[in-house]
Amino acid sequence: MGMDPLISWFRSHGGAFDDSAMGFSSIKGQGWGAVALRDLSEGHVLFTIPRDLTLSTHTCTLPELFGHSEWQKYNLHTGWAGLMLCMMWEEAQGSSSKWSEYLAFLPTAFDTPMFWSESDLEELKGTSMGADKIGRDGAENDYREKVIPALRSRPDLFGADPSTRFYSLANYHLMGSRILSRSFLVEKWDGKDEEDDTEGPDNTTSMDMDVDEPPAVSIPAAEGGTETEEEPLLDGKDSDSDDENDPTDIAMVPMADMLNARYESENAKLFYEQRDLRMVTTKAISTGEQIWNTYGDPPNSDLLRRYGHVDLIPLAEGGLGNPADIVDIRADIVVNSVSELGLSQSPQSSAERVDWWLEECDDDGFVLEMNYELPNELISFVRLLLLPVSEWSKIRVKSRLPKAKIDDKILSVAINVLKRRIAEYSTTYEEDERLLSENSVASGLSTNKRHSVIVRLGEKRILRGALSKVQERLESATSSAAGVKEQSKKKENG
Ligand SMILES: C[S@@+](CC[C@H](N)C(=O)[O-])C[C@H]1O[C@@H](n2cnc3c(N)ncnc32)[C@H](O)[C@@H]1O
Repeated sequence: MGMDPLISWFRSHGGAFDDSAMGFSSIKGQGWGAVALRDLSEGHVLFTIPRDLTLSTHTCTLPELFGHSEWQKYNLHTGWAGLMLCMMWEEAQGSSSKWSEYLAFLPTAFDTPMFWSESDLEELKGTSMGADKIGRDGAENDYREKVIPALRSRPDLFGADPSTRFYSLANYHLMGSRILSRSFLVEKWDGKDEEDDTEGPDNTTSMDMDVDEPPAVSIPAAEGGTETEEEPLLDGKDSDSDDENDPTDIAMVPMADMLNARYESENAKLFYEQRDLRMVTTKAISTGEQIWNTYGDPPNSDLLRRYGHVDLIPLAEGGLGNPADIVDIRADIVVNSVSELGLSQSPQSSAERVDWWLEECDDDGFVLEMNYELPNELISFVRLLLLPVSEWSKIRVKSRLPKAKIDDKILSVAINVLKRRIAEYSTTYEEDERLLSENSVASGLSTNKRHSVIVRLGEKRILRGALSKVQERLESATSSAAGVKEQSKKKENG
């Protein structure tokens, strides 16, 4: 199916689309992508979407028909369940839905781990993507606890046997994945900058305005600034992320969701205006180049979880990977390392300190990045576990975390921690490298397996880099200490 029907539908509902500037191509491994049809300068408006063409719980008529107080009673105003129900309902309306042509264009299958077999999920063992992050159980709970009761309460709206077809659990998961990979956080217009709307297409005021505020960059999770996994949003628990992102601002934005993204490649962005949203180029783009939005440059584990793809670009240190990759280290690995090395004051004392740490900073894990540095929080946490009892009492009274100061003991603990973390994967770095190189053309790893190997390898690259940095540091510390000893011996002797 070409894109013409979508463009016609878009225009007939008030959207403006510059087909002299932008077209769509099917791009290998990426689905559809937007491409520049001629050289474009920065600030070019590619298309404009009226706000009422976005699909959200504000624009869909279901909440009104259902009754706003009932909507709240069934808890459809928290998390994503309300929007998911709206999307299922719109699809059930067939051609009488304003969005029927749009919905027909949305993907019906995903490469995200949400839909993987158990054996494919095994491949992710050790990575930052545990089952809790995939969020399948949270979605199913919501479906049972919010959606089914709401469906049953209104046979006039949803039919007598609603859990079949349009309102099935499978369709619910599908809508969740469409939101996860394609939605935007479209905040209400706050009344600022009224003239904006009347200015021409190359209007820099609106761009300036949006530089300070988050532009309507795709995907609520990417814009939240916090790890908004699907699960907490779906089950609507009042986590911090929910406070930041009003779930009713989450919207499907036709046309804007046709743009792909790649690490630091953004050359177009969605900007908010009073009555519509505009996709504007943020750089000059040459004929034939892809037009990229940004998804917030997340690590490959997050890209895979939300969108079903990974970024592989040339790295400064050689090879291919995602420079935004990270690796999580759970605090319990650190506690176990300290005790294995016989450095903890006592098991009871460690437990006490860990509880205090959690109260003080609520972090039960640490994040390593591509710079291979030990995070300050990790150093501070190790120091906390190593402190003599008298000092521990002092900092506890002061309610201040230990300073992130490195010494040999801390380096030894860090080495143990990194080795333990590396051992959590079922394959080695070298095995993964081999899998990718052998596989690249001939031996045919499945897409899911290949993606898993890329995620694992990215994390292991960081762990290896951090380990060799820490080992070097410890070696040079020990050799310079030995040097000092040697010198003072010489002095004594002579
Ligand atoms: C917002 S949609 C973009 C439009 C999409 N390509 C389509 O055909 O509908 C996001 C999806 O596009 C694909 N995608 C985006 N950027 C990609 C990239 N750099 N590499 C591979 N796939 C990508 C992923 O499947 C992702 O879930």
